[in-house]
Amino acid sequence: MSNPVPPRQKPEQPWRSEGAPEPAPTPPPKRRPPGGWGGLVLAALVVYLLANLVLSFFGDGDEPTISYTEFSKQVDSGNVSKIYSKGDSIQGQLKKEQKDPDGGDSYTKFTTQRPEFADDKLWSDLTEHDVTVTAEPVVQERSFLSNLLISLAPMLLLVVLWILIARRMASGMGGAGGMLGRKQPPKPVELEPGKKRTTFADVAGIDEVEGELNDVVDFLKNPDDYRAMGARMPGGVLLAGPPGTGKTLLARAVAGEAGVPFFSASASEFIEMIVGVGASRVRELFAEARKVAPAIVFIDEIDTIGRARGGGSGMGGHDEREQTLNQILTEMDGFSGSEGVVVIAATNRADILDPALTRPGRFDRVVSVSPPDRSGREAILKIHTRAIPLADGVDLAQVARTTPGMTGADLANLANEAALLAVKRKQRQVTQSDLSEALEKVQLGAERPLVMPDDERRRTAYHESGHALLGMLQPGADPVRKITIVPRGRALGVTLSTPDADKYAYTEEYLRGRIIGALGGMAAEHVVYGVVTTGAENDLEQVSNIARGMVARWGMSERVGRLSALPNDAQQAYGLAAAPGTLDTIDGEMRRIVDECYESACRQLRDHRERLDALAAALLRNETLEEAEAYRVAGAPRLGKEA
Ligand SMILES: Nc1ncnc2c1ncn2[C@@H]1O[C@H](COP(=O)(O)OP(=O)(O)OP(=O)(O)O)[C@@H](O)[C@H]1O
Ligand SMILES: [Zn+2]
Repeated sequence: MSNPVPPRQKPEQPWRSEGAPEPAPTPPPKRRPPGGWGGLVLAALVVYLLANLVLSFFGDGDEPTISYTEFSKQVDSGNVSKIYSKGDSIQGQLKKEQKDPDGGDSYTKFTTQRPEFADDKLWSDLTEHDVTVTAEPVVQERSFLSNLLISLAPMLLLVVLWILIARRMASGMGGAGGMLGRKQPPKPVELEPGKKRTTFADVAGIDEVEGELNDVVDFLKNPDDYRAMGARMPGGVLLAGPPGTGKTLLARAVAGEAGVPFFSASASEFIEMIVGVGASRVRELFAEARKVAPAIVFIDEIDTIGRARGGGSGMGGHDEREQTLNQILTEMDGFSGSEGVVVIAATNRADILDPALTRPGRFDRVVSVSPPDRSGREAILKIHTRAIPLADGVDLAQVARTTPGMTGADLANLANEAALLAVKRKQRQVTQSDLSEALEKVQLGAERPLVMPDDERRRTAYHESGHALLGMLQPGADPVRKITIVPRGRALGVTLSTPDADKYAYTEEYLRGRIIGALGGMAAEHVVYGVVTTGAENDLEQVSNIARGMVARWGMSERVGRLSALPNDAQQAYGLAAAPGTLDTIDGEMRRIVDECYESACRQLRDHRERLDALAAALLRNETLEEAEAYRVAGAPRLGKEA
């Protein structure tokens, strides 16, 4: 019946490939530890050193360090029950809990350090107050053997390193992969004839993104056509979006659609290894891909090596990251695309990426992948229940309605949990109540809240409806194309308006309309809730820019007059600034315009409150409204060019 999937496992190979032809049969590998004996010894050493490090940290738990003065006081007041000393450092336990003098939590366990010059009568104080004393000598005696080992360790390490380096040189650039991992080249996994490859049919809810990747598929299918035209593919595609939105799935589907091999690696795996390996791993990976091109190379978590320089500390050290990254960029610069290897990378953190990555010829196409909206969720649920027998009356649309904010991975997990529940209950089919119970379980077990609180969704719906409705009502404004309360990046919602045709000059009426539309989110919150939240920062930035332009550059204010009141860049370079009086006037005029617009925005929303309510309700229901639907719900005529 159902086919529950086991939990995701981390594969051991440094990268995986699928669908590539099997290479000529190689003799069965000799049994030896991965990476050879050198690697084994090295690994043992590393483990030993790490263990020591961990142990040395472990000792001093989290009891607060108190001053020796405080300690003496506690002894004198008879509040110390026992101590343990090693040389002059003392750990102890209090009878009664004490307030931390530094304002931390109260404590009963503590550590302190007795100054070497202390000439108090600690011993007699302790015995007088009945403190149990345990002590240990400072210098631990070690056996001869362990002393020897410890003093030899650095030497050993050097020898092992030397051997490894020598081997690496001997086997040429390709052979560097095997320090800790495998030594033989990656073995592409032959596609089992019975196993269906991932295609776009396995992906749902992100149709726009699929559309963007169609030409990549086309290129991979017919590289010769492109070559004949001398056309170049974009260097690489970067999929940016929150975890679990299907980035990996999508990359795999592109390979499946095109029928080409798929190589995947996680950038963090490149640099988790010992220094110096990342770059050669990359080289090998691309070499393999080129052998079977056209192919796709997928690099997950590219941000772990591609974060902007100087931003935070990554794994594996700075140089290692940079070298690995540079290698990837070199490989990408290296193909003219005609070699037929397309690189798809994924990240959850497009905001911290090194700009070098998105330069032309590299990941010059950034496609953002968002969590699905209601209908997308329903489609995803359909996909993930394909193999699950559903009882009559199971309503996936209803499940989709109750799961706003959940990603494809969350939904796949939900379907799987429901199937597991049904198996446990010895049912033959999954019922609606299995699904709701699974939902509860999935939400409780989640580290992050999967679902935005209702009141926040409602507020967002009103905010976006405010933008949209005012956008529809201003004569000459750009038509509203799409409204959504599916969070994207840092925005809780988005209202998109674009002109019917390119515009080169703007009227004052149009600009005021833009300001009114941008203030619409705030105004709606004001009208509906009486208070305004912080969600309007970007809106206000936009408003200020337009208002400043109107007043100071485009001569739309009587008081400032028809002159360009702010110095342009060239004038600024000569140290020219606006006169202080002028700045005040500009400021005053900007305020006047924005205040007028805000009043107008609130007035219009009050006048059309029922339209605002209708839009917000539709958004809460559907999460996304396309142009036609939005105008219909708002009952607003589509102004501007006849649609
Ligand atoms: N849009 C979708 N349609 C169908 N299934 C999806 C979708 N998104 C995610 N899934 C399911 O969730 C699983 C995990 O998604 P995937 O690993 O592709 O997400 P990701 O965006 O790459 O996440 P991460 O950033 O954590 O790597 C997929 O294998 C698939 O089963
Ligand atoms: Zn807004």
